[in-house]
Amino acid sequence: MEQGEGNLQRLLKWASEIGISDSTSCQASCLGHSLAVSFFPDSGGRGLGAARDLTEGELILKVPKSALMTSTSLSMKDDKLSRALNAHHSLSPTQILAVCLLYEMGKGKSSWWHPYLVNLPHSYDILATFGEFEKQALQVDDAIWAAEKATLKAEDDWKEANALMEQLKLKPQLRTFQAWLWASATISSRTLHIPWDAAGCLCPVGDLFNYSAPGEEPSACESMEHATLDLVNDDSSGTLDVDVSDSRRLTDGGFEKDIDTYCFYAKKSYKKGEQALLSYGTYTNLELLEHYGFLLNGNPNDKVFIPLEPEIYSSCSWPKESLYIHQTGKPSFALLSALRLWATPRNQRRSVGHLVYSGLQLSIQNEMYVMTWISKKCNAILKSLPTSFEDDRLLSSAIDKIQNLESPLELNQLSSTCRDEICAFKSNVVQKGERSSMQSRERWRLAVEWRLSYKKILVDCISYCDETVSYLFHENNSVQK
Ligand SMILES: C[S@@+](CC[C@H](N)C(=O)[O-])C[C@H]1O[C@@H](n2cnc3c(N)ncnc32)[C@H](O)[C@@H]1O
Repeated sequence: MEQGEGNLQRLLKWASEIGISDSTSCQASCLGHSLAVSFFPDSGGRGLGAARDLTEGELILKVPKSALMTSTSLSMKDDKLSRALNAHHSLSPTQILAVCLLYEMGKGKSSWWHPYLVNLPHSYDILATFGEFEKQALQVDDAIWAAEKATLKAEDDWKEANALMEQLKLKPQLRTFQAWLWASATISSRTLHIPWDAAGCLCPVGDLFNYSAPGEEPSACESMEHATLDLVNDDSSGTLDVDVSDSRRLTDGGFEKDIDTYCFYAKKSYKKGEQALLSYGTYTNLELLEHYGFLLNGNPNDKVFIPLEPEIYSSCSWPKESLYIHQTGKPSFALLSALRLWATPRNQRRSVGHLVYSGLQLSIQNEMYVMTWISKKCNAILKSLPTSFEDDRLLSSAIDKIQNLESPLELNQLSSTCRDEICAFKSNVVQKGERSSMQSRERWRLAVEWRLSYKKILVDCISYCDETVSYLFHENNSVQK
């Protein structure tokens, strides 16, 4: 802990020496005027808190271009790296940055970036790092598939980059798949968008901001078109992209070409001590897990896609991605419209198209049919999964209590499937050391929390649809009386 604090102090001292500043009034660059590194156990752990009351829209951190770590800034200072990179043009910008990062790590204390590098997390929990047990614990095919794809992609990227790593004579431990996962997770979860490199940049101090979902807090600027920060994930790397096309004040941050500086603005007003957060982008919980290795309880951007009959897709012109259930449990506008149209006899669909696309109910019967259909569908999905919503709720609180793997747990309330899962976890980690078993437990906990949030959306959707059906039923009866 003390060593960690010493490292952090060295990082902050180094950062102010290289021009990173959270003050507009200090002549020289300084840190501690607006922000202070703190620990926020419930929202991201280490993060940046307000060192004083901050006002929405205020500039709170500036990081000059010279302090941003990119493959260009690294190779500029290193001829060997620069020559090697020139021979490997087929690698993607993200692969190149991963190799550069590992190469820089290999320099140890002699690296100019050492104060920054020693403060990077030692391990990550992004989907690509999930083992077979944790992947299966996600239970939902789409999520298991996303995790498998993420690992396969990381493996392919690593194999392709091997020749460059060999050419650079990276130490064997930096050439392993584990080291590659670490480097790619660092890039996926910490880079910020810059216009000149699709891999993004690593931004000392700026990468200590934890995440809050866009739209979580009301902002004076939110009603302005494009005025809130719109961080878009432009590829699978999780790099953050800022829509800077609008000249009005952004409330979060972005690279400002005129001053060659990455600037961060308070996205809302903060009281001293409160955590200052950044909106990395609009992500579902599965995407957060994939790119950042965490998920949000009650993420307003979470959604569930339910499998639909091919005819539903073909009878409407909504894109597939718009047909989902909101985090609140309500079907999306497009999903409702598509189902209302599909539930209409074919020969009448053309005549009701304009009503459907305006989001109007077609008739009480049509609406009741659609709501009942969704409710049944959600029920069928829930039933097809190995554990119930209630099981997962109990399991998710039990996981934290499995401190000592040998100690008997009070498992009475858990279903036999959950008890089996706990046993499988124990035998899965029994071969591993203490550290690996803690990592496995954390990833397992994330998988269980993810499936719990998925099931909660379905459970809420069933309640919403059933309540709507019962309301419509009474309405229909009173119309008929
Ligand atoms: C850019 S870093 C933020 C700083 C990070 N907490 C640290 O200690 O270096 C992003 C990572 O922080 C964590 N994180 C950020 N926001 C979070 C949140 N709201 N809840 C949980 N973890 C969060 C995740 O591990 C994520 O990958």
